[in-house]
Amino acid sequence: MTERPYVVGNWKMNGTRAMLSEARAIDRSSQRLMKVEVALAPPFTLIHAVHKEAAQLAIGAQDCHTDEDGARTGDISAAMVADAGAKFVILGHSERREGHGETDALVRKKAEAALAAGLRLIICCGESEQVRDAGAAEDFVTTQLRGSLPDSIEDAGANLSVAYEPIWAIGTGRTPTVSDIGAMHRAIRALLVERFGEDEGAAIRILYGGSVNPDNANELLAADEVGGALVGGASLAAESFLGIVVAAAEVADKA
Ligand SMILES: O=C[C@H](O)COP(=O)(O)O
Repeated sequence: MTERPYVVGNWKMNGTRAMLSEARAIDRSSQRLMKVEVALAPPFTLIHAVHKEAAQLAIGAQDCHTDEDGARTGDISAAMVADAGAKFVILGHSERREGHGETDALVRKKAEAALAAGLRLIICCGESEQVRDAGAAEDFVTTQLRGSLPDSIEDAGANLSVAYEPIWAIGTGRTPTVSDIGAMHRAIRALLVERFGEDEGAAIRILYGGSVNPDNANELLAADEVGGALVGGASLAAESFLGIVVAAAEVADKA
């Protein structure tokens, strides 16, 4: 891990105002760990409150609509989450691809809308267990990512991160081997360099996500081409999330 690691908490559909104390605790402690860029994606309902109460933390959304505004009952636009204080958006998470039928083309349109609203992107990709067992994981993930990325992104190194999240590792306590993570991240890096050029492609951080916790973070974050973590369950409590942030700082120190 050569660049400043990026550790992002994804609260998914968890969190009421009672959890603001966790966000404040993450904010306070992460200020002491400047080597790591720490960010949090609470549910839409908490974006503004977390933005106000955890002032140093980058706040993001977990999705956005392709349109800027209009008759879209229940949807939320990129401009709206930006107005609430979000600086980035997670797009193409497998839970949205599976649960809401999101295609690569839709993820790409959302990404274009988010960039137009001034948001940075975290674009997710990852294979199912069946795909991995069939030996087709790298092909699947690179095809999925190729279809989900906008053609061009201004300052892609700063405005884009990719999160590799094998679906079978999300919330299961199972993780790929360090060698498998490295192989997948190298394949993703090659795609990013091909799409965005040598310099920008090399600067884009590729996060690993799937059952990262304070005990395995040191090992997983040290895998080849891993630039940080997208953390679900372990981000819900400040103590465990900060354990991962500390591990990221240690790995960066050794790099
Ligand atoms: O967005 C986060 C990932 O889906 C990982 O979730 P997890 O850390 O609970 O496995």
